[in-house]
Amino acid sequence: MEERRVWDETQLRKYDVPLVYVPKYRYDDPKVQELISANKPVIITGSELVASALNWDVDYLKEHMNNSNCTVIFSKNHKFKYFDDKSVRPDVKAKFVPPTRKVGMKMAEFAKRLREWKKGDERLYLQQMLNNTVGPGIVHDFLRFHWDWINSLQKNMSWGPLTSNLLLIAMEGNVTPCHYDEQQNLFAQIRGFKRFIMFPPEQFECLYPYPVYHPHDRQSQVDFERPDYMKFPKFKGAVGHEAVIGPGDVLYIPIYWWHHVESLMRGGYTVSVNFWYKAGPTEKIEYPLKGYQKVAIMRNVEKMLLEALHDPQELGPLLRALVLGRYT
Ligand SMILES: O=C(O)C(=O)C[C@H](CCCc1ccccc1)C(=O)O
Ligand SMILES: [Zn+2]
Repeated sequence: MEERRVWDETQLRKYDVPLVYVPKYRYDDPKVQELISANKPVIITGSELVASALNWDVDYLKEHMNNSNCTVIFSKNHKFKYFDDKSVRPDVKAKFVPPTRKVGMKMAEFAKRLREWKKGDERLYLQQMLNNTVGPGIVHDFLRFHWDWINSLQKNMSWGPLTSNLLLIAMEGNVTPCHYDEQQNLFAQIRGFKRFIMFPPEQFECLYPYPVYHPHDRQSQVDFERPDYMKFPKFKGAVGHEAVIGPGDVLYIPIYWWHHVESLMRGGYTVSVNFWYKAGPTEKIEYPLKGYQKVAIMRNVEKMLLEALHDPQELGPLLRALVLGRYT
């Protein structure tokens, strides 16, 4: 029978970044646990992890989510660059211009705005933590996730506790720009197709994260659509790992790995649920240190220096004085 064309390359945004493919294996293939324990990304098929949610579309969700508000992000363009301005200092927050705005909204209203959306309108992205207030129908589906598979994985990998599940409903073409998280992530795709471009923590120097104290902490400063090679010359050396996932697929996003995420253009809205786990306890430290351990050390140095110097403007000059002519 003719191969069902589900998506094609014209639905992927074009970036000036060389890409290699993320491998794909069935959930019971030993390669899956081998790659996850090596903190390498892998697409996992056939897990049935969220089989009980494969019917989650906005009409079903608005019927079964009780009338609690969901967090919906509005953006004037297709990019939804995450920021956290709660934890930043008043002087830093005063200078910061948020690129998006957050609104609380019922699922029914979100569904209506999705249907009625016209070119030129602000784009929407629903990002809501799944908790017990989302309503009995959803909780019922949630309880029927394939927990024994994912719990055994969590145990075998000696990960920490499951911290949260984020329900993500994105308009086609939405982009979450490149960032890293400090948690292990099993990302389950329910509706539509999502494309990930991921980079190992070792490519830290190619992706130029914002300062730790900035609201865009953990996000890359590089605009993938218009890279500023003068400011970020090493971005030329970045090599991405690409994965496109569809309904029923689960993508393992290793802790500290950078990831750019997009919902395929002209693919309809997408529905996903992620599973974030705290890192496991670090057993014996082995040398040389791994890339992600150096990232964690750099984060601590930045935080300690900010604490000690107090004025963020003094961090650069002090670090330059420490390094230039002495360690370079
Ligand atoms: O699952 C992940 O880690 C992703 O990045 C998925 C991403 C949306 C995440 C938004 C976000 C990023 C950081 C903190 C809180 C929320 C997408 O699918 O567009
Ligand atoms: Zn993320």
